[in-house]
Order: sequence, then C-alpha cells, then structure tokens
Amino acid sequence: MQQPALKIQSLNHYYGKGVLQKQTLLDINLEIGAGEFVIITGQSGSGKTTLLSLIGGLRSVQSGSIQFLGQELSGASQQKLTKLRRQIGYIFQSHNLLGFLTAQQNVQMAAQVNNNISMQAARSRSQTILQAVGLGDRLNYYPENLSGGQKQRIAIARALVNQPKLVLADEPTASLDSTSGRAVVELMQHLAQEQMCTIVMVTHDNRILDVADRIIHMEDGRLSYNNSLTPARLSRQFESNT
Ligand SMILES: Nc1ncnc2c1ncn2[C@@H]1O[C@H](COP(=O)(O)OP(=O)(O)OP(=O)(O)O)[C@@H](O)[C@H]1O
Repeated sequence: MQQPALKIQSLNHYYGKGVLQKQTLLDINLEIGAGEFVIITGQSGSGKTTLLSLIGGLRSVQSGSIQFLGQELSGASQQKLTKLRRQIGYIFQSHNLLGFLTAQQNVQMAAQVNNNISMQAARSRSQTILQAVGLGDRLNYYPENLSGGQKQRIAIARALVNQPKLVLADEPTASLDSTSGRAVVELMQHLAQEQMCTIVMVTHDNRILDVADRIIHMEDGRLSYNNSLTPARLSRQFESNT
C-alpha cells in the first residue's frame, strides 16, 4: 500500500501548566492519503487550529505521533522541522502578504527563501504560478490595490510555488464573499490535483464542503466522525475507474 502523506497516532495536546492545564486534543488517530483533499470542521474551540499547527510543525508534539511522509515530527530537531516545513505550503485567513511588495515579488520571495534557485528562475516560476491562478495581468499590483479574492489567490500561489507535498489552509475563505470563496477553493483543488499535493483545510464555510474527498468533524478535541464518501471523492473514484 502507498505510504500515507500523514499518519497521526494517539495524539494529545495540552495548553497551560499545573492546575490550569487544559487538554485540547484527545487521542487523535488519523491517516490522510497522498493527494487527498480533507476538510476539518467543528465548533469554535474544538481544536482544529491546534491540530493544523501540530501537523505543520509549527508547534511541538507533546504526546503521540505525527508522521509526515514517513518522517516523525515528535522529538524532531529544529533543523529537521525546518526541512519538513519547506515541503508544506501554508494558507491562512489573513493572507499575510507583504504590502510593500507586488503580487509577483510576494510569490518570488517565497520561491527564493525555500530554494537555492536563481533570482531569474524564481521570477519566472512566480510568474507562471500567478498566471495559473488567473493573476497574470496583476503581477505588478500591490496588495492594497487588489480585491480580497485576488489577495487570497496570491497567497495560494505563494503556498504552491515550491510544489509542496502538503498544503495546510486555515479558514482561507473566511474573508471572502461566496463566489470568490468558491473560486479560491476550486482553484486549490485543481492545482493540488495537478501537483499531487495533499490538502488539509479547516473551515466553517458549509458552502465549500463538497470540494473535499473527506470531511472530518472535531468536537471537544476529538474526531467525532469521519465521513469518507463525499461527492468529490465519488466523482474522482469514478473518473479513475473509467
Ligand atoms: N495558545 C493557547 N494557549 C492556551 N489555550 C489555547 C491556545 N490556543 C488555543 N487554546 C485553547 O485551545 C482550545 C482549542 O483552540 P483551537 O484554536 O485549536 O480551536 P479551533 O477549533 O481552531 O477554534 P476556532 O474555530 O475558534 O479557530 C480552545 O479552548 C482555545 O481557547
């Protein structure tokens, strides 16, 4: 069987110390396949962002195990975590673009930070990916002159420019109207399929759930159900069988 992109076993997480300690994640067990698009839903405070940040190597694993492409995150050195993070693209609700850089410079900088590639190659790669997200005519625009949906598309381009194996997205459509939100997730779905990239997305946005292969629900720090047959998965299975 193909190695899963993510394998999470007996994961627990706590905030605070002593009598103030509070358990936020309880015995999470989960496998996510390569190229799978998984959406995590759940009420505010149920632990979604904590889980995402642990998967992304942005927090230390306290108890249990997370394997990303067979590599253990628990107890990993900073050097190893930095290397693993380079294979992950992050997209957050606030796109965190740098206002003094153009669309193209924002993406190019990500390409240059993560790779030992020439400035020329980084420029060309950032132009190509911005064209792919439909912003070929906005390369030299500053974020303040672009719409929310366009800024989020730059954030997607930035997350995907290094062809990561995994994209983690936390509420990427929260600040968008429904049309732009839908366009943004469909674009992620499309690009990720092209690059065989796994996506784990946290969202409260019920209008976009159908793009996922699997929807995972969290409740009070636990996975409460694991629905594996979404319409997107059924149609992908159908396409691969025909
Ligand atoms: N840095 C922190 N220190 C202490 N407690 C925290 C910290 N971050 C989160 N928590 C608590 O852990 C629990 C889970 O938070 P988390 O942000 O993971 O939930 P969430 O499901 O992503 O919520 P939301 O949908 O509101 O973003 C909450 O009770 C929260 O108050």
